[in-house]
This record gives sequence, C-alpha cells and structure tokens, in this order.
Amino acid sequence: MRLEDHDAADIDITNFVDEFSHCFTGECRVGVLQTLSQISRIITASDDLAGSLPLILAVMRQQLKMKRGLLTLYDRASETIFVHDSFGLSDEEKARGAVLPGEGVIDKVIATGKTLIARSRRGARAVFDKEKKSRAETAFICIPIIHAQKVLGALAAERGYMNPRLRAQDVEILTMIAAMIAPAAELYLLETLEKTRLEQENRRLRNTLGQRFRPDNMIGGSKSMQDVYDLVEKVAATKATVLILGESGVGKELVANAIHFNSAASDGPFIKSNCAALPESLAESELFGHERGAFTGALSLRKGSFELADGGTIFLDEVGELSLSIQAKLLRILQERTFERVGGSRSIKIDVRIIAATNRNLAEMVEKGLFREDLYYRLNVFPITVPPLRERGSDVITLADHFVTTFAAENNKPVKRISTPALNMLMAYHWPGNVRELENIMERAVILCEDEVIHAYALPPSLQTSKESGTSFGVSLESKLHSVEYEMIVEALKNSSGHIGDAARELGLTRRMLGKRLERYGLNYKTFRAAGASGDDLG
Ligand SMILES: Nc1ncnc2c1ncn2[C@@H]1O[C@H](COP(=O)(O)OP(=O)(O)OP(=O)(O)O)[C@@H](O)[C@H]1O
Repeated sequence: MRLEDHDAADIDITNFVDEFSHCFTGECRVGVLQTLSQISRIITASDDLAGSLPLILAVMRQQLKMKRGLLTLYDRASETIFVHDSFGLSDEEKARGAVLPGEGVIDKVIATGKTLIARSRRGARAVFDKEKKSRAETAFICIPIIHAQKVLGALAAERGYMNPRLRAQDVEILTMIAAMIAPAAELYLLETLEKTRLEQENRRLRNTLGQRFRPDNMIGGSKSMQDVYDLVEKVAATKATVLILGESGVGKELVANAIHFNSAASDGPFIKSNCAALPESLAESELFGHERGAFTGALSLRKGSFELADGGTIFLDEVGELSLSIQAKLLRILQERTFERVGGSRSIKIDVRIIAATNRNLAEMVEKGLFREDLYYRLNVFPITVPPLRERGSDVITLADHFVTTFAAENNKPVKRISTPALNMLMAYHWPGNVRELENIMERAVILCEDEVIHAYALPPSLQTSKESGTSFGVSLESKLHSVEYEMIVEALKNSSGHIGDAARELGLTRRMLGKRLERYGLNYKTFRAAGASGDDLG
C-alpha cells in the first residue's frame, strides 16, 4: 500500500526525532541497553555481518515486542528498494514483497535520509486484521540506515499504539540499531548485490560480445581450446561421465578440475587417482578401500578413492592402465554406483561423478582385447579431446608469457619479457611434451635469466634446432654462436630503434662489420625503426 492510498486525514508524517526526545526517561534505559548490548554482541560475534541481520530483527521482535518489522535495503545501481528481512508479515505479503501500510514512507526515508513516522487508523485496521474490533492507531516508524553519508536502506517497525513516550523511545532505539547495522548492510550490498551484478554483467558481455567461457585455471584462447572450453561448460552443468583424451601434458587434469569446479558438486570432494602409478596388488584397495584384515597388513579399515569422492568427483587419470579385473569393478560402479571394499561383502552406494582420462587409444586397446568394450562405451559418454600444444597457434606465446610471470614472481626475479628470437623458437618447436614441457622450459629459462629478457640461448638445445625467424641454426658450437650473435644483433637494433651506428657501438663493432652480419642473417636495420626500442614483434 502506498502513502497516497491513505486518506490525507488518516496519515500524519512527522519528522520525529526532536519532537519526543524529552520523553526518553531513565527508567526504560536498563532494558534498552540490554537489547542494544545484545545486538552489539551479535554483530561482534558474527564473522558474516550480513548473516547477523536476521538475528537482529529477531531481537527487535522478542525484546522490543514489536509486532511487525522489516529491513529494506536500497540497491543504488538498479534503484530498487527490496525487503531484505522481515517479521510479522503474512505469507501473502511476503510473497508479493509488500511492506506495511506506509510503503511510501520507506521511499521517502530512503530519498531524504530522514526519520519519518506514519500514523494510520485505516492502517491499524488492516494491520490488526484479526483484531478487527481494535480501532487503535498504528505507528509506522521508519529510520534510514546511513553509512558514510550514503542511505543504504531503512529499518521500519510497527507499533499498535500511539503513546508519544513509547514512540519516542522506539525512535531512539531503532536509530541506534540502524547505526549499528549500517556496516553490515553495506557489506551485504557490496558482497551480494555487487557479486550478482558482476556475474550478470559477465554473462551479458559474453553474450553480446560473443565472448565465450574459459575456465579460470586454463590459459589460451585458440579456436581448438575454445572448443574444449565450450564442452567443459556444457558438461559441467550435468552429472555425465566424461572421458578426457589427449597426449601427455596437454592439460587433461586441468580440464577435469575445471569440470568439477564449475559443476553443482564443486563444494564436494575432487579425488584424483592415478591408475598407472598403482601396482596391480594395491590398485584395488586404493580405489575401493579395504576392510580391516582383508589381507596381510590391512590393520585397519581404509576408505578408497571412490568412497572419499562421494558427493563430488573422482578423476581416474590414465584409465587405460587399469587391469581387466579392476575394469570389471569399475564397470559395475558406472552401472549401479555400488561396490564392495576389498575383503568386504556389504555393498556401498555412492553418488560420484566419474571423469576418466587417458593418452592411450582406447578404441585400439578394445580391439586388442586390452580394454573392456562395455567399459569403453560407458566411459565414452562425453569425450573431450584436448589438442596438442603444436595445434594451438599463438597459445604457445600466451602460455609462455603466463609461465614467465608465474616463475618470475616465484623466484623473485625481474624478468619481464621473452625476446623475439626466443619467441620464434618457441613457435617453431613441435612440443612433444606439450604444456608440461613448455612450463618446465620456461621455469628453467627464468632461473637462468640474468636480466629482464629471456634470450634464445636460455632455451634448451632441443629448441635451438628450430627454424626460428627463417634462420636455421644447427646444434654445433658454431651454429650456437651464430644463434647468440643473431639475437644480440636483433636486441641492439631494437635498443637503438634501427640506428645502425648506435647498434654497432653497443655491440663493439664497426658499422661495416655490423652491415656484413646483417646481410648474412638477412636482417634489414630499417625494419626496426617504426617498432621502436621495445618492439617485440620483429623477427
Ligand atoms: N591451458 C593451460 N593453462 C595453464 N597451465 C596449463 C594448461 N594446460 C596444462 N597446463 C599445465 O601443464 C602441466 C600439465 O598439465 P596436466 O597435468 O593437466 O596434463 P595431463 O594431460 O593431465 O598430463 P598427463 O597425461 O601426463 O597426466 C600442469 O602443470 C598444468 O598446470
């Protein structure tokens, strides 16, 4: 009901603070102070300020014997006032988010930042619906919640009397409570609303700009990886079994992680079991657990990975390495979600999402009788193939930069960039060990680095053979020297912005000597002019 809905005669809005302040006499102070100290304790004890707001309303209800109360908050960005918490409202009122008679009062209080009181005989009748006989007036007291000069909302309470002294007392108490909960209200608005808004904004931007999902833990935006991210996003929302395929080191475990942490079970456990690392004798008890005394040395009951993953996700890495007998047990879990511990007869039921990964060709293994066909089909419900690094184009550079930043921070080194020849080498290499190999190489290079730039000679010999920038260097001493020379020349030309005299001076050569070397490497000093000293894109 809005303010305008009332007859003018029935409503009296009073700026109340001064009018009745003299009525607040000493006799009530003890009870009031107890209430305030209780509220203050709730606020101090709670590590979640926003969570303490409902408790405070409960204290208002119990200690101050208010019939109805509500806490409204103002979301500045959407310019909406919403009921955060309330007591005494009927289910119907709650469902429509309606507030007490004098809804317009709340608007006014939030707009002006001033305390207001609405008196209403009609309101009284409506409020005390069940006590229709009562014609007593109601006071709807509404106090702004202000923090750092910003109105964050309003605290309102309704009293079924108009006794000026009690009303003045209520105003004073509610004003103090409003001041005490203001930081909590601000925190709530910041944390909850801001987060929701950012998520909405993020979704909106992704939709409008055609941006797509990328798990937080994965670097690289190449088309082939974007296809992987799309699959991750889709399957994360389901409970389907996932089979992740791809060469060693491509990031299969990261994909499994991303699925789990973007799923509804993200608060549940994520248990990884490396099937290849387990000797046959131990694999069964590792996965399914064992009862006490199940075998020599089984001194106590042990839960296996499946049981530990209950309510979450189990990641079976290198699933192609499992023995045929364990494959049979795994098949049963996939079909029935039950298993027995080793040495046990009781069936254990679990609720687990299964993600398996392998770098083996399972279909081929099925043909050779090394992998159960029925298990293969059960696992292969939603396959995701992670592409090798050599098929990800400039992701190599993005990942290399990411690793340089990470390892520079880890090792406390001022390394800032990768030189162009080094980048060319990274791009030309075929990366048999994929991202893991790149990660290791960049860690080594950062450790070796003595200035702010990773030079080509800091990369391992396996990369030195690459045809970087069209200049192929062999593995002999002479080729390596040429590689270093080439890079030093490129750096000097960059530093001097393509000024051949300055570059020659920096290198300790004459212009003529430098000219000859430029010729040998097919370099043109003029191409370094436009890019400037820090240009990174010159070959
Ligand atoms: N897209 C990526 N972004 C950042 N780091 C990555 C990415 N892909 C892989 N890595 C890193 O590379 C390393 C290897 O990744 P991961 O262990 O997930 O590969 P894998 O395919 O499971 O390997 P394996 O088959 O040997 O088990 C890890 O350190 C991982 O953090």
